[in-house]
Amino acid sequence: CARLKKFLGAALVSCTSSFFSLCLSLIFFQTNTGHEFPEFVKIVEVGPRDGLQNETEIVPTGVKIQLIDMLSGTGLPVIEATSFVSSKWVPQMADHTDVLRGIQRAPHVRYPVLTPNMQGFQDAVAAGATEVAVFGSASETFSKKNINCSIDESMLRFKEVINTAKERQIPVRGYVSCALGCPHEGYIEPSKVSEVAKSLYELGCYEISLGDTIGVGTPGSMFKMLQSVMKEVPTNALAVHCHDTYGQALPNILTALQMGVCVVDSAVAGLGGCPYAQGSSGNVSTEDVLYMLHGMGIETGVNLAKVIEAGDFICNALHRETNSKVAKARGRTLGCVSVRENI
Ligand SMILES: CC(C)(COP(=O)([O-])OP(=O)([O-])OC[C@H]1O[C@@H](n2cnc3c(N)ncnc32)[C@H](O)[C@@H]1OP(=O)([O-])[O-])[C@@H](O)C(=O)NCCC(=O)NCCSC(=O)C[C@@](C)(O)CC(=O)[O-]
Repeated sequence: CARLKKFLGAALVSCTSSFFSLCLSLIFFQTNTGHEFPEFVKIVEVGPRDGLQNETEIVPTGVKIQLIDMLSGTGLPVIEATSFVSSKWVPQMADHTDVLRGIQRAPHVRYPVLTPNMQGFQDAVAAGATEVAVFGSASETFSKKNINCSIDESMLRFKEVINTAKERQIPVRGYVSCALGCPHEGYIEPSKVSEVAKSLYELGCYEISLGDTIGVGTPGSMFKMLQSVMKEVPTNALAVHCHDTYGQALPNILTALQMGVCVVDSAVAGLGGCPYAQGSSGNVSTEDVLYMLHGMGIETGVNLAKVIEAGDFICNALHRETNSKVAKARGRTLGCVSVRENI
């Protein structure tokens, strides 16, 4: 009986201390994150660019245009339309000019395009681009493989693009790839990510999108990386761009939201992958992000049902199943559509 009392006493002490450490870590997490979710999140739809660039079969230009036009009617505020990169490097984006000229621009939607250098910028402007994005990396090896130059060289190219864009009052977004890991170098120091993000911000990018290019991040690494970046770039100028390779995209996004980030990149039907990041799967699907945000009472201004329709369209065109869990669930439970459409 004495032994039992001693055992129960020890167990009580251990349970109490575990309980207290759980409470402490929650308090720590809440204090550090603010633990308040934003009321509104801006969704940047990257499906037509990031989603399609990795497709091996060339997608007809008309299909790309129809996809963008369908997305334009969903309430999405930003749709990344295409990229002005070398067609030798990314053949899928060779029709960038026709795509940009062919779409019906909706009045309240912005259509940025990727421009890695001055040639891309000039071609984009000639095709009618009114917003562009430069894309750098926190990994030296990835930078060389993706845009054929070092990080320092890329900053010189971006400086020229950004300065010319400023003269023409064209807003420039900046990407930092490999923010949570690199397919070649593995772990990337958060300080390297913040250094590149700071450089892009100081050069004049209005928003910095932090890319988990190969989807290896977890809420822990997202937290540490954002903590570091937030010392250098204001939180309201940050976006997260998560790929879902390890199924961590939604928890990573939730972590970012808890830390005050209000801009999320996603791709309809979870399309995507980077041609220079082998093994990376698609972007987090726009449908799944919307379902989570709307379920939390966070506004986006985007109509989930219409995004699902656009997802059905592109999946049919690509002869492929959607990567969106929400779209799949909705497909299986058509009887509940009216309930789901209210979410
Ligand atoms: C950046 C370059 C062009 C440098 O490529 P390069 O070969 O170093 O360029 P160069 O300046 O030495 O020129 C060589 C040739 O390329 C041409 N060229 C030069 N620039 C352009 C241009 N803009 N558009 C079309 N052609 C161009 C140029 O005219 C010349 O043509 P040639 O005389 O041999 O006929 C090349 O490396 C490239 O196109 N890379 C693209 C890579 C890419 O698109 N990757 C995917 C996007 S990034 C991504 O997906 C990640 C992200 C953003 O989603 C975030 C995340 O998830 O992490």
